[in-house]
Amino acid sequence: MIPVDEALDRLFALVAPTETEMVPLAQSSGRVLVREVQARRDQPPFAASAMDGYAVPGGEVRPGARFAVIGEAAAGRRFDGTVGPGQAVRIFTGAPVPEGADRVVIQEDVTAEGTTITLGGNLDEGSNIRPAGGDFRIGDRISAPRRLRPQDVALAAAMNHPVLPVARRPVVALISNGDELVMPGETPGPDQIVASNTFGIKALLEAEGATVRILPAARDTAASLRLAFSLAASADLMVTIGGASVGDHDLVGRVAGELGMERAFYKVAMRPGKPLMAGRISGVPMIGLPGNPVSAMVCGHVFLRPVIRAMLGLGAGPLAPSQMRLATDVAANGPRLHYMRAEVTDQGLRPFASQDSALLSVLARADAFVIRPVDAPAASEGDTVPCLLLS
Ligand SMILES: Nc1nc2c(c(=O)[nH]1)N[C@H]1C(S)=C(S)[C@@H](COP(=O)(O)OP(=O)(O)OC[C@H]3O[C@@H](n4cnc5c(N)ncnc54)[C@H](O)[C@@H]3O)O[C@H]1N2
Ligand code: MOO
Repeated sequence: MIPVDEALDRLFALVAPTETEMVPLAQSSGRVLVREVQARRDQPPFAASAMDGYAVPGGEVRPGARFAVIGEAAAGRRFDGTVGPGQAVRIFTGAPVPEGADRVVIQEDVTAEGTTITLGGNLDEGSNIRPAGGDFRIGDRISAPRRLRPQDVALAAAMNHPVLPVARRPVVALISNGDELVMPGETPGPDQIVASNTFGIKALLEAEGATVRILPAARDTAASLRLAFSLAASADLMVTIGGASVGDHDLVGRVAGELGMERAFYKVAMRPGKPLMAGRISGVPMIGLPGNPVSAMVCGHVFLRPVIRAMLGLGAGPLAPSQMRLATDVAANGPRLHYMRAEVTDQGLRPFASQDSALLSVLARADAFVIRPVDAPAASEGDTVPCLLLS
């Protein structure tokens, strides 16, 4: 058994970042930007009105002052002339401010009669003008690597980038195995169960940015598993579920070995998830998850998510833990790092009474994994402990 940190390091050593591809801006949300992009223009490209009102020479603004309105400036259609003394231009939000004007008086502070305006007695202080380049200037950057959020996409659009360089989504082949498994919606036999991990792990991988291919579930025979591995050979990463332990029908390690797997490790000092394995088969990284549903999902959060992030060029590191108070006492921990399923309450983290690694209903109610380090002493209500928040 190796510690969790070391297992993660060995996983990072197995994988490499995918290559870069260009995607249309409209499809870039959630993708990982791999090279910084620079603004191709200033924003705003001209001094722009921030309000609907009248552009005037600022020095003449005082309560009761009168101006002759000589034209109009709208967003997308500037006023070409110059504003002289005693003159104003009707202006709307986003319009270029005409030459000669350096203040916009909002229309609520003005009385208009024909082509004359009179300023009210209670004028606001600001110029109501956004300076050219006030948002960003040519050459300003969106740094990389970063996962593009909607606000990043909006900024890249304003910087005039129709396509963006992003990391290709890693393709993950998912191999479930076990004679007991049927797919959701099928009619299970008396000794069968419905495959669940397969879909939970697929969802988890896709949420991180991978493309997932679910291969037909392998039977508990070496031939069936060999076939599944051969179908997975073109993927960037193979992930098996189940068959990782020591039983007579747990064939993943044996078949992978026969196929020449260079093993990176087998068994991690964690709970749940101990029988995790990893290596490389014919050059393709392989991660073998334990079959117990909660074990597979915990390993998904602790290992698969950081691995996909590394493949997307986001760097090699664990998920960042949060620190929260315990709402209840917890017992001392043993020799395996424990990820306790817990809910987040107003009083803090409350681990569930049952931590059995088969209970998906408990996992689905969990908001967090409380992280109990190897040999951690008992902790009390109110103590601050590390945890992984689940979204
Ligand atoms: N003698 C020992 N027995 C076990 C040990 C051990 O150290 N010594 N470890 C236990 C631990 S810990 C775990 S975790 C499990 C892992 O076993 P496997 O990876 O070999 O998983 P399976 O035996 O194939 O399945 C376990 C359990 O999970 C169900 N399963 C499997 N795949 C799926 C799926 N895709 N969807 C839903 N459920 C699935 C399967 O039916 C079993 O109930 O081993 C312990 N045993
Ligand atoms: O490690 Mo197993 O994953 O405890 O159930």
